[in-house]
Amino acid sequence: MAEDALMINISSAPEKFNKKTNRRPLSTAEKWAQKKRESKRKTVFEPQESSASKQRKINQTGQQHTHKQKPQTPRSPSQRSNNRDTEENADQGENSAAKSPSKVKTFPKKAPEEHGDHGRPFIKTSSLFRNNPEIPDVLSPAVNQVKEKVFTSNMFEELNLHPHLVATLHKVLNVTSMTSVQKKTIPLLLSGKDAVVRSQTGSGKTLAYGIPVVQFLQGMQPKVKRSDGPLAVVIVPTRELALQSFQMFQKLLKPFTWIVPGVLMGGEKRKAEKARLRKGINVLISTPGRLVDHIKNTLSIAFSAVRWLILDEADRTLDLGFEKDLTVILNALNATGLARQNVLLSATLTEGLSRLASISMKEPVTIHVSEGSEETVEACPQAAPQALSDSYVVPERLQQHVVVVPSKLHLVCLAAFILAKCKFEQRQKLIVFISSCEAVEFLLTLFTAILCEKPSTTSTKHTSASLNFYRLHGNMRQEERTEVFQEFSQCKTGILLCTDVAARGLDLPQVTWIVQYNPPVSAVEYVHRVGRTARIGAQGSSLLFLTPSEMAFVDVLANHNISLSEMKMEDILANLMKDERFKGRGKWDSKRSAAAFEQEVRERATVLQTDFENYVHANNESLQTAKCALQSFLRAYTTYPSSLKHIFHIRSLHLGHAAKSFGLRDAPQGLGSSITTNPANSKDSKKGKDKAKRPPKKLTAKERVSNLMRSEYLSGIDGESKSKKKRKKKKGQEEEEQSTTA
Ligand SMILES: Nc1ncnc2c1ncn2[C@@H]1O[C@H](COP(=O)(O)OP(=O)(O)OP(=O)(O)O)[C@@H](O)[C@H]1O
Repeated sequence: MAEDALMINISSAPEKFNKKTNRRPLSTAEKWAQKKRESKRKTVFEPQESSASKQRKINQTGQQHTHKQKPQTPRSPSQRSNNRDTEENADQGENSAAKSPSKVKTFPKKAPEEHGDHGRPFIKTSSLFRNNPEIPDVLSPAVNQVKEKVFTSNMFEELNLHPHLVATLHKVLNVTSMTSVQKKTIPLLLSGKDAVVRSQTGSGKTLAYGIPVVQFLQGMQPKVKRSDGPLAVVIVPTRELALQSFQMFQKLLKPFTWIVPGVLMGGEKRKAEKARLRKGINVLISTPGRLVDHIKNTLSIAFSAVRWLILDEADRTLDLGFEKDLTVILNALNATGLARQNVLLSATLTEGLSRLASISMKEPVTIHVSEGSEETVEACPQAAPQALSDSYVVPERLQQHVVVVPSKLHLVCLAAFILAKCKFEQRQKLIVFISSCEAVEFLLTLFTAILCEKPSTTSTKHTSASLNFYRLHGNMRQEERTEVFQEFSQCKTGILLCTDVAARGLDLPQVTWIVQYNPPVSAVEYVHRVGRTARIGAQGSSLLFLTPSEMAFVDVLANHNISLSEMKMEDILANLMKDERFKGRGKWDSKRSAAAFEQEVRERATVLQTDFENYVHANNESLQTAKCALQSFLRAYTTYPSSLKHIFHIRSLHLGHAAKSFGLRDAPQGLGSSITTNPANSKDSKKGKDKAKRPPKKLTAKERVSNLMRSEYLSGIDGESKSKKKRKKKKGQEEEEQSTTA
């Protein structure tokens, strides 16, 4: 059972060396291991084993059996604790080929030394490299990569804007020439037309609507007054994006002090917002949920003067999660009957959504930057012709990668990648997308404890000499969310662990890498996530983690003209060779063979995983946190849309392996009856077989919607649970009563 277990003696007693031989005496454990090797050699081992066959063996078991079993000194008692819980349950009986070969001898269940000659226990970590599914090569289909030119040579001066507005663009926003989307959109909006605008992420869509709105409002006669209330309403899907758009309007409106911008967003105090609404806000930026809340509960909100409605990230705002809210907002705006300009913008507007949007717009003009003069299509003869509306444009200077990693190795692989970029390279800024708030919290705590040398949690930044971790998700208090958003915007290097709450629209400067640790729910969300880097013509890179069973997602992306190049898991793990904290049992010598190098990498990965597991199992609280994170990950996994269920189905997940990626040694029992797992992987195989025969339960439309809502809730996007909403509504009404009586 523990043939490939790494045995670590937790003693930290100094070793005495034999001066004559220049060797230290063998411990009992080593003698025992040596004896075992000798007997193995005598009985079953082939003396002239080729290096290729050795290599195969490494590949099969993840451990080189000829390697010396040398007890290791732990780094700290808390990290290498007294723990002998070994193989994960799920491994048992799973890969009989790896277990049964007669050549592979197993350690006796309880070696005499297991409690050590000094009564010291050993830690055994089950192999990370055994019983994993095979990793086939990624074959990313050839695609016609659609490109959009970001900049034009045209200046803002050409647009006949107010000179103070042009000066503000130059001096405050530091922009001189127009981007393609601005060149196409601004004149059209200034002419009074409605528009549906699609252009790649980070191409300047915010100014494309911000400039015409400000130009229009500053020229209004009679002059705009605060008491006019909202003249422009901007709806965005997340609070941080609301804040970002608000800040942009604050800058643009600097010379026009009589026009007041304001932001309403969930998490802020309603009372303060009501007071601001009473005073008067002319450019109102809001998340849909909070605006609906005010429409229903704030008497002083009036839309009689609204002349502009902007839906930024319109496809997100129009999709199921916010549809109801949007209907309430449109009804409130339409009730006034005033002529209004409507603008929808996103990097991923599809024709379907444009049609839906056109219901509430009058003869909108569609602007697709990739269509027309600015478009360049890289010809690829093998690629199938693609309808342009199906293809998404990603920034030209974005290098997109995919790495295929079995579940068990996810955690160490992410850790190795973070160390490689942020510890051993300079000025790297990473965003890591994770599928649930609980998993973000869990990884933050774990990485701060194990990867950072001197953890400190005094501020929003969880820091060490070289690693600065931040986190952003929907279960955080709003003040903290805002603080993190501002801090991460300004930092030069750091790692933001976040949910999809940061996927849309956020303009965080100098982000160098986007890591999708959990795959996105769609190609659309993929485009928005990677769009947090390589903005406005800059360079950037992205890395998508997939398990072997999820590899078909590469084809889904290819169907939208997105092509990825493969990064090898082994290459990422090899970065652990730079970190001596995780070195293996033997003395590493760089002159040794490639196989020995690989062996050392695997040992280091195992040491790192052991540290993670020891941390998780050190006390009940951390154990519960890990279980809760695993559960939330599984729940999020059930929310992939039906079109992707053939790739991301909860039944194809190996629960034991997934548990390992949360530092859990075993798959926890009773994770929730609603979460079904791969019956073949289930310990209770009979039950599993029965379940396997049953077709997956077909969800009703209502259930699918509720799943989707739950996924938003998990990721912290402006969705709120029903009960939470009810509680908030009640509180809002109470506040309203208080403020009206005051
Ligand atoms: N003409 C310009 N010249 C230089 N920089 C610009 C110009 N227009 C906008 N920018 C800057 O480019 C960055 C990205 O702009 P913005 O956030 O509006 O992109 P976007 O297209 O809305 O992206 P996303 O689709 O991700 O929301 C911002 O920092 C903005 O200040």
